Amino acid sequence: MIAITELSKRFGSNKAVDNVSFSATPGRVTGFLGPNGAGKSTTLRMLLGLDRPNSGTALIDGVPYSRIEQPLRAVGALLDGAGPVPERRGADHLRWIAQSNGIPRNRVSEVLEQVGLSHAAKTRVRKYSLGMKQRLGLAAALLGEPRTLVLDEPANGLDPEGIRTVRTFLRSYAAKGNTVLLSSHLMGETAETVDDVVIINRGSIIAQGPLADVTADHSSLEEAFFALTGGTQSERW
Ligand SMILES: Nc1ncnc2c1ncn2[C@@H]1O[C@H](COP(=O)(O)OP(=O)(O)OP(=O)(O)O)[C@@H](O)[C@H]1O
Repeated sequence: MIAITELSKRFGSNKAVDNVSFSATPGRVTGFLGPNGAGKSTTLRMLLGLDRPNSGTALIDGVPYSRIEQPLRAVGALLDGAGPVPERRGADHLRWIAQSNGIPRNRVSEVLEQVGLSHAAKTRVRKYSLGMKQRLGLAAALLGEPRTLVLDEPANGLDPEGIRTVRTFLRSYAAKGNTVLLSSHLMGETAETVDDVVIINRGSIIAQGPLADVTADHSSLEEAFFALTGGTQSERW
């Protein structure tokens, strides 16, 4: 269970995240949606203890990330960031993470298989495409068989087949009773993956609830977003 309560973060005078509250519950995929710069990554970074909020709390199963013992076994995260050392082979990158977190080595081949990357296990990461790097990041998030997955833009760089694979995988992962929170700026694509949605715009939550409720009076999630924000066609992303 992820519980975010009255979370705020300012960068100078920019209220990047402004009094944000929502939860993501076990057994469901929750989509955290909004346009570029809406505050999604900043919220997820605070949830993962990488940014300090000005106020509010972000808890995972009742505690802040920083207080979780063996965090990789509790929370799998995929964020834009440093990424793997380019000269390392994919499997070695995962072995290194597993070893430093007390995760059995056999998980490496299991997660490579899960994300469809077994064929590239011995390829150096510098030769990976963007989509392959994204799959490797997802594999790393899955290593510790975490109860909670936090994924920032997991569809980035994936081809349609990759998106479909990840979608099916995340739905079945949640169906086992795990909590899955994923962010995206792609409303249409995400609508097919999620049970619940939380929509953020300019740092504030503008709608949240089961997908069917949020889209009830609209032809699509995207239409719901533009109705909520009063946006026009030219502002679409
Ligand atoms: N380290 C930082 N220093 C200053 N401003 C920042 C920093 N990180 C984010 N911001 C600002 O905070 C706001 C929210 O950015 P954030 O990256 O959280 O948005 P996002 O919804 O994840 O967007 P995207 O879909 O483009 O990744 C933006 O105005 C951004 O410019």
